[in-house]
Amino acid sequence: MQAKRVLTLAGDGIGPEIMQQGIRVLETVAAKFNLSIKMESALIGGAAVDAEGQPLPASTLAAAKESDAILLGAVGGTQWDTLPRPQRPEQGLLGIRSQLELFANLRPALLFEPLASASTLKPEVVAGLDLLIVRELTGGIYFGQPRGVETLDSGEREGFNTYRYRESEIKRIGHVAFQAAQRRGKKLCSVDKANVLEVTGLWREVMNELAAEYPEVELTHMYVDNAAMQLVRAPKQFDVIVTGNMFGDILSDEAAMLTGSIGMLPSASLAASGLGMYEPCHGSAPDIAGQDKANPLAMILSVAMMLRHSLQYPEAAAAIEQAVADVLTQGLRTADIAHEGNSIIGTQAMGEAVIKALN
Ligand SMILES: NC(=O)C1=CN([C@@H]2O[C@H](COP(=O)(O)OP(=O)(O)OC[C@H]3O[C@@H](n4cnc5c(N)ncnc54)[C@H](O)[C@@H]3O)[C@@H](O)[C@H]2O)C=CC1
Ligand SMILES: CC(C)CC(=O)C(=O)O
Ligand SMILES: [Mg+2]
Repeated sequence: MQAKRVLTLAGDGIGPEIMQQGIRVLETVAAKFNLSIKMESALIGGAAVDAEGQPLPASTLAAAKESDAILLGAVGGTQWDTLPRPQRPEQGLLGIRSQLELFANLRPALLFEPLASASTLKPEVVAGLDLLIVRELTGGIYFGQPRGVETLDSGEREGFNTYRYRESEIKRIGHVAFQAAQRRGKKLCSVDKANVLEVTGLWREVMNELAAEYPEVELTHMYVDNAAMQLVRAPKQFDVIVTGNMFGDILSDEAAMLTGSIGMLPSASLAASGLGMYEPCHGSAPDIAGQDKANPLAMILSVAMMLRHSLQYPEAAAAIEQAVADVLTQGLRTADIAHEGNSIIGTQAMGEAVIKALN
């Protein structure tokens, strides 16, 4: 059988530290389940800016297109924040998402039972939480044209971005979300700001039209401000949430805290072709980079999502998820998920603990 090709893009900040643990876990399951996986690495983000003067080198994009799946750490850091915008690390990430048409971003917020007390919310509010945010990833205000900053006749500067969605873009993410709801609890909540923004009024209309094709799924709508509030008031009311690029970005960081930490939330970004990129939902965490403090579990759980969604190795994926559950049951915690009485371990030790639980 031909080896499955995985491209690893470690990126910046804590990216390389967590990627190292993700790769070790992938190597461990590959050996355990006799999987044929070939890994290759490439540059993205600030690391690519430093080496090649641009955040998404053509060689990285070409390697990504030839892969069966991509693993990404994180990009960004203050040292690149003053560069012209097209040269900044974040543009590398936005660029690869857009160039590979990774329009469907799945962000599952699942509470591992031993972490109920790690959440800043009361344990009874989050116990049993299992929700999925389906975020549109290649459209909306992050990609709207025109964009820029202009100086008006008055001398005052004006910044502008445009919030656009085509009907076809809404439809394709809608189908992904309805189908996810069909496989899960059959409840889909579409989050918009249809009371103010025309573009999300169209979003709501299209979701309503699609609902006829999925009669077994209960579709509801919620304004994004209410959704932000409901996520901390009663998060278990949600099964699947579908929303646009920016609202999904914000709500998924909020949902991460229900699970104990942003360091627990993995993600899959999928194209219609089946190609997928897998990355933790968090960023490069410059405040803890290089200190062996980062929680590698979101990265490791992203490896599991990759094995399930792109490589079709569901047993290996389940084994990783079980190993993560086991280390948490053993009381092992990085600082971000530690609670009173826990002893704290570092990034590498957490990776090693997952590997030990797998063996
Ligand atoms: N997907 C990506 O590559 C993303 C990149 N960024 C970039 O990352 C940089 C930092 O952005 P921030 O807004 O600070 O977001 P961030 O997610 O990097 O960090 C927010 C907070 O969460 C903590 N944190 C994040 N991941 C953690 C982990 N695995 N374990 C423990 N603690 C963790 C950080 O220490 C920090 O206190 C910026 O340059 C930003 O543009 C931000 C979000 C996503
Ligand atoms: C840095 C942004 C481009 C991405 C982001 O915050 C995210 O995808 O969660
Ligand atoms: Mg984000």
